[in-house]
Amino acid sequence: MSEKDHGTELVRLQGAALGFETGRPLWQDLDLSVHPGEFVAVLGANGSGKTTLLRALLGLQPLSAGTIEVLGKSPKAARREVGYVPQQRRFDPLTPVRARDLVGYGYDGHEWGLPVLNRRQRRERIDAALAEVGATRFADAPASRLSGGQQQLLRIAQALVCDPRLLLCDEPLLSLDLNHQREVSAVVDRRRREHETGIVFVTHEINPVLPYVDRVLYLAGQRFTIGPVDEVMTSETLTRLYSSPVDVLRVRDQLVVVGVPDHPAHQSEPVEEP
Ligand SMILES: Nc1ncnc2c1ncn2[C@@H]1O[C@H](COP(=O)(O)OP(=O)(O)OP(=O)(O)O)[C@@H](O)[C@H]1O
Repeated sequence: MSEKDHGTELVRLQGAALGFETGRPLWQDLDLSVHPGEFVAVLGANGSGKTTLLRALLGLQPLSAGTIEVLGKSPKAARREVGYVPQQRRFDPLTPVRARDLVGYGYDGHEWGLPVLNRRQRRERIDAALAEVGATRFADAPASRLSGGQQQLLRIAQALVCDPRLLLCDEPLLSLDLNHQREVSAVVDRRRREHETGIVFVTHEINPVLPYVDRVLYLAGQRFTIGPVDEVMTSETLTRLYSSPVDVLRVRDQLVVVGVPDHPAHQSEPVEEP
């Protein structure tokens, strides 16, 4: 997405670094903007700091350097306008909670900052969120009896019930089969197209979101690169990022990445944008 004026940015990180007392920064000198309706995928090896980035955007993790703004304010101040789909756990098989109750918890969790709704209005919001993700047909089923894909759609409905301007998703495709990966990805894409919601989508698997992604932020061993898919997901860019030979092959409409090292070299300087 081309440059837009700062007033429209949903996320603005400048010179951002994040590390814990014991170690080197996970990433540093990170400049990232996310605009309304933009779909940004965040990729990288285990431990490269993807979840930590989302936690910073939620105001749960302070930066070690640089600045962060969400919706033009501090992440904590913006929290009630931000939807979050945490990394998935299967629901406890003993829980009797129905699908629609789970979505309701998403509303109640934000209620302190939202206009108080009467029961009918609250129910309408929940129904709308269930419909938005295609979950109406199992709205009254116990959540724990639903498939992994259906449970994931509910988590997204839970994050959408408060009509967020920014949606943060932490590996929502994990352990889903290809059809469910596509279904979940398409729901998120429709959300950003119809409501101009900005999307930050952490994923290990780029292929299900390939048709939708505007830009990729790729984190690796304290370094990162950011840009459109065709610029980031190339042998040349990933080889430079990892300082080790990586091949990116296009097979039919899928990308296959070969040769990513288990432990990327730890270097301190950011890679220039491709
Ligand atoms: N509160 C914390 N204190 C110290 N270290 C932490 C803390 N939170 C996370 N870390 C470490 O920071 C690193 C990055 O964690 P993070 O969960 O952001 O990685 P990730 O890229 O999301 O990994 P994965 O793909 O495995 O989910 C890990 O080594 C983790 O152990």
